[in-house]
Amino acid sequence: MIEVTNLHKRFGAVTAVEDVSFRAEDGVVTGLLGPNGAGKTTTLRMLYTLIRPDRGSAKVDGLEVAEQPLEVRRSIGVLPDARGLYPRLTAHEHIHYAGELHGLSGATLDKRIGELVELLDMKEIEHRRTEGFSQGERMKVALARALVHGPRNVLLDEPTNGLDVMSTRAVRTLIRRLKAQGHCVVFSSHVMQEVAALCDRIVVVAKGRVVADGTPDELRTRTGKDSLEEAFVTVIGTDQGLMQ
Ligand SMILES: Nc1ncnc2c1ncn2[C@@H]1O[C@H](COP(=O)(O)OP(=O)(O)OP(=O)(O)O)[C@@H](O)[C@H]1O
Repeated sequence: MIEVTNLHKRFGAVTAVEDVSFRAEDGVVTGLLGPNGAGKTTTLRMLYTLIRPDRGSAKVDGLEVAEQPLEVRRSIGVLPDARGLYPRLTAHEHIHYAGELHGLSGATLDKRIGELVELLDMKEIEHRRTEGFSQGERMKVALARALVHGPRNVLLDEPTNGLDVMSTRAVRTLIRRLKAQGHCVVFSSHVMQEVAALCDRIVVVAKGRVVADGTPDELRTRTGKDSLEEAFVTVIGTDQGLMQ
């Protein structure tokens, strides 16, 4: 479970995240939706311990990220905004390496890699070096790497960005499966259709602030709009940057 309370982050004169609070429960897909520059990546980066909040609290399974970063890292799987693969390593080697960093080895690790290769339909690319991989192939490797240790909490930064229809479907299926298994899944997106298709709970952010938070039904009721799309536009005040 993830709990964010009054989180703040500034970069010089830019306030990237201002007073952001939300909860992401286990077995629930929580979407961070907002236009470019809203503060989604910065919020996720604080959650996965890459940068420290200036103020406020972010807890993963009750552990404060700024105080117990190592423990937090064990219980999260992260798909960062920069997918960063090593061109000389194969897809298999990437997942294997990530597994070893999380203390997995031998038959347990081999079995886990086999499951992920199956799940993400990576058989054909498993033993190829990642140099020259397409966006979708890179995404699959990065996702498998994020999930190798079976983390309870999964943080995905724009997981379907740049993917074709088939790869998007594969990622959506994976997210639904993680939810069914009881994981806490948080993903960010600037595409409202993406969030509408997958999320049980939606946290809408704009200019570093949470402007709405609730289930799709709650958002519709609160704004008096029938469609989720109109509800989003109403809370953000514009549809700029939210359509694909
Ligand atoms: N390291 C940094 N240095 C300076 N400014 C930053 C830094 N990281 C983020 N920002 C600024 O903070 C604001 C929020 O950025 P962030 O990347 O969190 O937004 P986002 O919602 O993830 O946007 P996008 O959908 O474009 O990825 C932006 O104005 C951005 O320019």
